[in-house]
Amino acid sequence: MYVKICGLRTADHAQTAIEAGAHAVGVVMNRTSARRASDDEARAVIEASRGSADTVLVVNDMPAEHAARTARRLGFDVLQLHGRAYGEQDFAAALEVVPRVWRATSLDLDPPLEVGAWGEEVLLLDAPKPGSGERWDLSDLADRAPDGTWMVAGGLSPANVREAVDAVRPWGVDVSSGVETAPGEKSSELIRAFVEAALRA
Ligand SMILES: O=C(O)c1ccccc1NCC(=O)[C@H](O)[C@H](O)COP(=O)(O)O
Repeated sequence: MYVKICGLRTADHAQTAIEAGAHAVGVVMNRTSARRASDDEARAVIEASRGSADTVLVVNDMPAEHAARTARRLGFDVLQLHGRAYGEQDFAAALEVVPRVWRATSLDLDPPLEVGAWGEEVLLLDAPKPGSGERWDLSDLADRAPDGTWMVAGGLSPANVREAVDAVRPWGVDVSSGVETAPGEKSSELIRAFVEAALRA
């Protein structure tokens, strides 16, 4: 099970996630997110993770090409274009700049459910409000869960990740609110508990 911990802003939390066994760490750089990282915070996470985990720049309100240039400038491994702001042409524009782009979306947007449909390496299916900690009805994926490198997110936590994995059998899982004590406040204890539960699932 591939495990991504999202919304990190410190080297300590990145190291905690990686030591626990996480495969990816996400840094959110939306203007409006409670988890918005500065360039220096992003660099600290990247430096702590280099060679040990995929570093993922997550955006939902930055033009795709600018986001891709930001990912390249800061040294991220992956760009995650998240949500309704991005269409197929945005993915093409980003892929001109960086080789690895992930597509994060939700079923209410009626997205293509084939991994790679817009050139992405990984498809992430999330709740309609990303980073909200809200769950969504995974049974909506009955008979149409994607194949291949796709992740589930949205209201996951150490307590429910196993149930989610059993329900939809994803390639990977992604979490943010479920490893926090308050919006934007990551907990090392919860990060460890989530990674351990996900790896056991
Ligand atoms: O985390 C945010 O604030 C955020 C804002 C806008 C777009 C994406 C955002 N996060 C993306 C993630 O990858 C989250 O891990 C994912 O949405 C799951 O969030 P949560 O339900 O809080 O675990």
